[in-house]
Amino acid sequence: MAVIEARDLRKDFTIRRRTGRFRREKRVVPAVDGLDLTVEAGEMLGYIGPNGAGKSTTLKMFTGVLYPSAGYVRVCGFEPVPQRVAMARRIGVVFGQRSQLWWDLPLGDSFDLLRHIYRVPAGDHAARLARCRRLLDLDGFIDQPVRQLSLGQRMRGELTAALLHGPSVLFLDEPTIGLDVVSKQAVRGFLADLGAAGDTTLVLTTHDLADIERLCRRLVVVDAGRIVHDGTLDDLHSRYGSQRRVVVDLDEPVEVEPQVTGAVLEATESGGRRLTYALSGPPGPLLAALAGTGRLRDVAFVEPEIEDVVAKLYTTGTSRASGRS
Ligand SMILES: Nc1ncnc2c1ncn2[C@@H]1O[C@H](COP(=O)(O)OP(=O)(O)OP(=O)(O)O)[C@@H](O)[C@H]1O
Repeated sequence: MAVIEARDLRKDFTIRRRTGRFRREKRVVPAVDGLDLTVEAGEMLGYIGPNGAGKSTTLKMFTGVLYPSAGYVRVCGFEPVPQRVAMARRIGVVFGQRSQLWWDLPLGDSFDLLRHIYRVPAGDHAARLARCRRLLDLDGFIDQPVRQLSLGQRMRGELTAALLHGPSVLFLDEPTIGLDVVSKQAVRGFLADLGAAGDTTLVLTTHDLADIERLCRRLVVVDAGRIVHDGTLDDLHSRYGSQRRVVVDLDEPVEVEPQVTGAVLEATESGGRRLTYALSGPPGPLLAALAGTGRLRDVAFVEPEIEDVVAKLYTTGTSRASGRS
């Protein structure tokens, strides 16, 4: 079942700029430029793209914060802005820059208030809170006022607050930005488990490539308000030609390096004792040829770096639309 459906969704921002004493220039920025997207229940979707690509604007339209300029959008069957109140029971939102916690109250009091606001049955609330306390390690700071919490502690509180009413979709805008390594791992591990359980759809924007690798089974890449890729991370690797490499150590150099179909010798180091091949097919034939030399000491596979793939995508695979005037 589709939990998010967008068809030809658009959001234009009009920017007015003073160009002279009495002159103003009007420019229309198509922040989201005809988005077609369907997200099925239980998906873990990474919505990524360079700065200004339109990610936050899209999430704001999905969560009822912004009215679209045109197009069709439904989230859990609701039209986000007009049906925002009803939709709020079905979605959870974690936007780094906007908190849903009460700044001066202890964290635990915010959770109580949210239970009343969403009218969550006491038993459900207690069970969900107990789970979050355990998995997000909240006990050390649950009695502290929110304003005294570190960013990592607050983010763990925000995640809990977003989940206490049992939403079917969780929207996260940069959930790990600014967090230290330990908090990042805690948040990622928690979201990975939540997604794997299968009853919450996750939609997240992130610039953190480790988030993408850990959390996004499907990647939608946007640029200048348009989708430029929709698929798995593996699809992205094959589309952008990123290849696995095999690094081979030999006891002694061979007279002629083995050459097989599907493997290209890229580098020879250490006087011929270390060979690096780029693979475009299965490694079996290459390994068999190397084993046949009788000098094979060690083999290591080097996976393509996601940094390289995403950098390539952002710089070459996109058509940057300029603002319409
Ligand atoms: N309130 C606004 N008024 C005018 N222009 C805006 C407004 N909000 C966003 N924009 C413009 O819309 C475009 C998309 O912005 P958006 O914040 O959605 O991008 P993003 O992909 O989330 O970027 P980032 O990765 O930097 O957060 C940008 O050109 C931005 O300047």
